[in-house]
Amino acid sequence: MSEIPFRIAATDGAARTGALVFPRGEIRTPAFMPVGTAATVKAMYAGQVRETGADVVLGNVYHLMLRPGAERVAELGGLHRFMNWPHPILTDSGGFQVMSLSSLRKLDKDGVTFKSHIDGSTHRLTPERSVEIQRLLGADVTMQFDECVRLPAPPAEVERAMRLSLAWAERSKAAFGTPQGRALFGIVQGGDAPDLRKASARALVDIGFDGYAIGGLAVGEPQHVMLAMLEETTPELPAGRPRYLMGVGSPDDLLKSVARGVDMFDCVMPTRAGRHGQAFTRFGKLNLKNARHADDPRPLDPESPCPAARDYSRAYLHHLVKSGEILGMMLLTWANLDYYQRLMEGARAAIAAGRFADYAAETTAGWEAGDR
Ligand SMILES: Nc1nc(=O)c2cc3nc(NCCN4CCCCC4)[nH]c3cc2[nH]1
Repeated sequence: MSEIPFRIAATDGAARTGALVFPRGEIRTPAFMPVGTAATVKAMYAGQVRETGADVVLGNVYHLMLRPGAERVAELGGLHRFMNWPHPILTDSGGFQVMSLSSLRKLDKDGVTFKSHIDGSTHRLTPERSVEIQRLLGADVTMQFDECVRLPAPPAEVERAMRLSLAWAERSKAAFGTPQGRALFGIVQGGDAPDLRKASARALVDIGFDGYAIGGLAVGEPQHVMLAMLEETTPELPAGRPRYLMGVGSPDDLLKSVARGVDMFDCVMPTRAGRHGQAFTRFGKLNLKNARHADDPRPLDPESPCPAARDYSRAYLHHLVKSGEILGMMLLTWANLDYYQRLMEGARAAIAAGRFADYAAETTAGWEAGDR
């Protein structure tokens, strides 16, 4: 186990607030991690991502091994130097992206062989190679190599993938070693089966990790199933270590998952929605492509400290989005990431004040009240 301290400052029901302390800086929790798949948080420069309040960004083994290549990034000083992000980076281990992006993949008990979605070249990932790539990139948080099945799936398939992921958890940990100042997270699998979720969590805790991700969710199941699996899983995980729900989610997903003991999140939603003309606000989600914004002189939110949400009219944003202007993607990505970070900042403060349930209710009421 590494010596990455996780300080829990306060709890409120199952919700926790605190900080993970890395040599490159702290990760305040609950934390939202912007997705920086190809060594960039799309449409944002690194300092701007930091200004939104992000403490950590996510990178992907799958994309970076294909282009520009892990050894090349290492030669150039590592991912932090390469993308000019001196703060913590968490890298996903590649299995999930292989299954969702590559073609012609062959999975066996040792790993996965696949063809690149970029140029069709053949590659192989094993637990050892994934951990090595994450070392070459210089990740502060390394994810074990795992297999995630889409839902719904036959119980036997869910169990097979869960047991294979446990075997790969052991091999990932053996390959990781005990590098100073770097953390390795295990990933709980088990689909929508409570008994498999508990077995996976208990087995990972027996192996011992610096943190525990909850994987195999946000893969097509309804929100209530995801939340039910959190309720089955988080009580089996050590209270003193961070929990990371992978690939989640909407603002509503985040608040409901924080209430069930989750500390860390990542999702493409704020950045992808921004590029598609959608804005997350205190009043709910707006689609700036909609003609109803064409003459609206109001900004997204006049009370927002974020210039993208405060200093540009909806009419202008509508114009940019309809015209396919790059600035439209930039401003809406900025506004969305800022909104997600402020949502998490508010959650941290509410938990510290013992009023998280009220905070979640007030925030949800704001979304439901809609645009004033
Ligand atoms: N190593 C690993 N293991 C997982 O079980 C996993 C499970 C995941 N589940 C998601 N869901 C992403 C959902 N996302 C929502 C917004 C639109 C694009 C898809 N991402 C994931 C990433 C994952 N990574």
